Amino acid sequence: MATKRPSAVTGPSTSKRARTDGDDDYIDVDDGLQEPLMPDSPGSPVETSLIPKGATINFTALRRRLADERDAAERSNDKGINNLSSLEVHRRQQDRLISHIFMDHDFSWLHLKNDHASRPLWISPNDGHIILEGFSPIAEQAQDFLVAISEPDSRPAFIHEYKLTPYSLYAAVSVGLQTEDIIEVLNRLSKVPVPDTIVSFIRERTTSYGKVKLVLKHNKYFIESTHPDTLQFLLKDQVIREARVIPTQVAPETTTITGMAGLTISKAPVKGGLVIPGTSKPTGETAGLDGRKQTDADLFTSVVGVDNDEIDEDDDNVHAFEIDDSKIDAVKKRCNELEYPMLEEYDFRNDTINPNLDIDLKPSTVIRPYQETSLSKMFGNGRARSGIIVLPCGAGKTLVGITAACTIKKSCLVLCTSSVSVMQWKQQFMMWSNITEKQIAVFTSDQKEKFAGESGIVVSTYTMVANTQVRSHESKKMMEFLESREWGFILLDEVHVVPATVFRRVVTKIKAHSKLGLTATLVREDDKISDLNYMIGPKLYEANWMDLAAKGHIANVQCAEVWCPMTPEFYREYLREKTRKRMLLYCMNPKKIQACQFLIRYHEDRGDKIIVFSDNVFALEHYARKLGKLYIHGATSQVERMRVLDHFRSNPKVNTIFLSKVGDTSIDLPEATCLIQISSHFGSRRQEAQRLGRILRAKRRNDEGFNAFFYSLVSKDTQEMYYSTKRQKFLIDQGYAFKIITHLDGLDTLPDLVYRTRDEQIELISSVLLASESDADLGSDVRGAEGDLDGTVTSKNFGLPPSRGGMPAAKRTTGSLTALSGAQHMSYVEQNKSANKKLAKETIAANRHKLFAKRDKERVQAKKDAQKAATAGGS
Ligand SMILES: Nc1ncnc2c1ncn2[C@@H]1O[C@H](COP(=O)(O)OP(=O)(O)OP(=O)(O)O)[C@@H](O)[C@H]1O
Repeated sequence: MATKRPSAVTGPSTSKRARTDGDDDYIDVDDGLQEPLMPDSPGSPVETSLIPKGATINFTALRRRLADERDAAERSNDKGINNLSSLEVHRRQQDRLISHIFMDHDFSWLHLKNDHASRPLWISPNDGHIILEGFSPIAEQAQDFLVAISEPDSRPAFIHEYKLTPYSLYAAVSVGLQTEDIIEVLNRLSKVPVPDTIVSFIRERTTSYGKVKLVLKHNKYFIESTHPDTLQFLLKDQVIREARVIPTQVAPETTTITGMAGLTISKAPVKGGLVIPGTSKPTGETAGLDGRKQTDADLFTSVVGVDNDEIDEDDDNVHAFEIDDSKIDAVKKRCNELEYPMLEEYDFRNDTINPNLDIDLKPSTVIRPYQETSLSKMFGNGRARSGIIVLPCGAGKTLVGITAACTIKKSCLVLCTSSVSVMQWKQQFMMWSNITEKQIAVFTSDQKEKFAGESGIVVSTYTMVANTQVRSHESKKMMEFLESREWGFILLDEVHVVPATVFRRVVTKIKAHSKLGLTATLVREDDKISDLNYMIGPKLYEANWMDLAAKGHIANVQCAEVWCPMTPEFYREYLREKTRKRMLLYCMNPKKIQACQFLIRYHEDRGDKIIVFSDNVFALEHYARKLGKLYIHGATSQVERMRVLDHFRSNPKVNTIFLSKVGDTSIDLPEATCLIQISSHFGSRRQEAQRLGRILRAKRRNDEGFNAFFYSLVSKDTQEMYYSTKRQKFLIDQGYAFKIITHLDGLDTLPDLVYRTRDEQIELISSVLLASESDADLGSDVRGAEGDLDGTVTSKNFGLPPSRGGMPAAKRTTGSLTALSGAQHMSYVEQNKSANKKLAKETIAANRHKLFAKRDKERVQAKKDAQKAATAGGS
């Protein structure tokens, strides 16, 4: 994408941030991000090899071969060295020097093909790393192929990086690609012959893949294969053998294989001819090339996204055995470990047991080419494959899910992360499809509905379904309703943020024939992303952010990190304070507030609509009040939220709103064109991408020369800089370039600049220091009703009706006795003894501003008074 800097807001001293790698050093929950390790932590893990254990690459042999080749080359050089000119001798010495530097990474033995210039990729024999020339005329087709067989690692403008992994090859096989086709196409695209190590890696990983399927029939799970020997192999494993259910009666349509009790045979289901709603051609024809001209068709049609009916076709008979529902998860995991990952496919067109659902897309609904491509990967062989579709934020994952439900036409359960999303999903189903109100039900803590008739849709949250605590009578009834039936389809929204344990519970409780996970950021800050492979299925499709931006489906965004120097007073306190307060200090840095004010003014003047994000609620309220803007956080009532959002959408006076992390997802504001981030959740790559997603859907994205803007304000020389770099990694890998802005031209001359004087800044620091530890907490976005002061700002600044009859709600905070006396403008303060002790100790610190010295003195005195009073009271 174009990376021009917004001219008026950048100063002369800008530079581009170098990328840092190997930074997945976070643990568990949500997106795996909890307590961060600090940059200098000895526990930070190092990125491990891309080829996992058991891969067939023989490094020792490879090294030996490289060393032999180098020795031979040196011997031949030495022989003729006397006859060479001194220039040539010098050049050869240089070569040796270089090969010494590259050591095992000298790949000169992989000879370039004669026409290498017209072939766009190179593949590393060491680790399956693929490098693609993004500027090649056939790069787009090559990308389609690479996305199908490998993991996109980094896709900036010119050079893309992918990596071949066992999971990516599993995904390739599951969308119908065959081993030899993968090797052949790689060879045709590669500048050098595909190294033997890679060929054998692909062969070894794909021969066992795609042979075993998990199917749900008559509410029972079966492991199915057209290869009886594979099933026999699996049954030798203890975990699988113990999970097997031996039927007392054999079903009439099946026969038992001699010598293998419980192994049954049936006819393979019929394939082909499926039309996805919103498209006109059968799936096999629509698949693959994203609606573009197939310039090198013969190269790709045989492999990319086209159903390969020959797969598993060596035997028309399907052999199967039943497994216990409760052991399904263990069996799936075991099959993965045995290198026989199970594909989950649902032959919905031949399912006569489960009633059909009368649902279709409205005639006015047209799906976009990439939405169609992603769906063709799911329905490529006429059945529904379970797996994950990855589309950028704002690219329309909801419609992809709805179209999948309209294709399967069976009862569907949708699970989302919050009740706001539940309502949005319901509304979107009604908007895009012909489903009636009666056919779609909602299951949240407030609403427990069932659909009318035999089939329908239920939208709920992960927590409602996976809850293990005592349930209300109504909830129990609802769960019985969900658990007692067979679902055709389960849609899993924001699939990457849900902990594995929750999935496990959902998968065990709910019986579904097919699963589709939707996400924009298939990244977690721990290593649990691979859990999704066996719990849901492989990644079926991943779109390229830059491609969609270039085609106008999402907005072009200019990203910048603004470095705000800390004032000396803030920095001194920052160095003295403990972690949580440190965060508050770098969020509340007056220079950052000024930068925020300047950027809001600048972009409002340009006609932009601005969202300011802050994870920290204390900072959010403070900024919004100081700058006179509306805000929403966890404690804001639903009515107030809707009112603020409506004003942002339609009131020309309301061009900026402040949002806490409640706005990271699920808020659809296509009016927003600029985003400013003042505080965020440590190094979460997911949050960064999801926030960017709020402006990717900008309505004005197709206006000529339009750009959306994304600013991260970072306090200089603090931990925030480290987190910021980590956060950007995902977006950088998608091709976004972050500019560093170290100076905002015109900031100093802003007429009503806040915190201009030192005294104002010192007053601010004292209120920050008096804030409680919980105020400093980034995660505490749900404050009690007493913390909700939204009405104050609303009514004061915009003449809107106040949320609570015009009366600002009371606020309760922890502070000092000085504050209680009224000096800090607080009406009610709780006193805490341990806090006093800490404050008293601080008085020892030298070199403090006289304002602090006075305050410290007062505190010591107050403490003494309090002790005296307590002693007097006691006696
Ligand atoms: N085929 C389409 N035609 C017209 N509008 C579409 C289409 N697909 C998606 N949209 C619109 O694009 C916007 C974004 O869609 P949606 O909310 O589903 O995105 P998303 O991928 O779920 O984003 P996020 O991950 O940020 O929640 C919505 O306003 C939606 O109406």
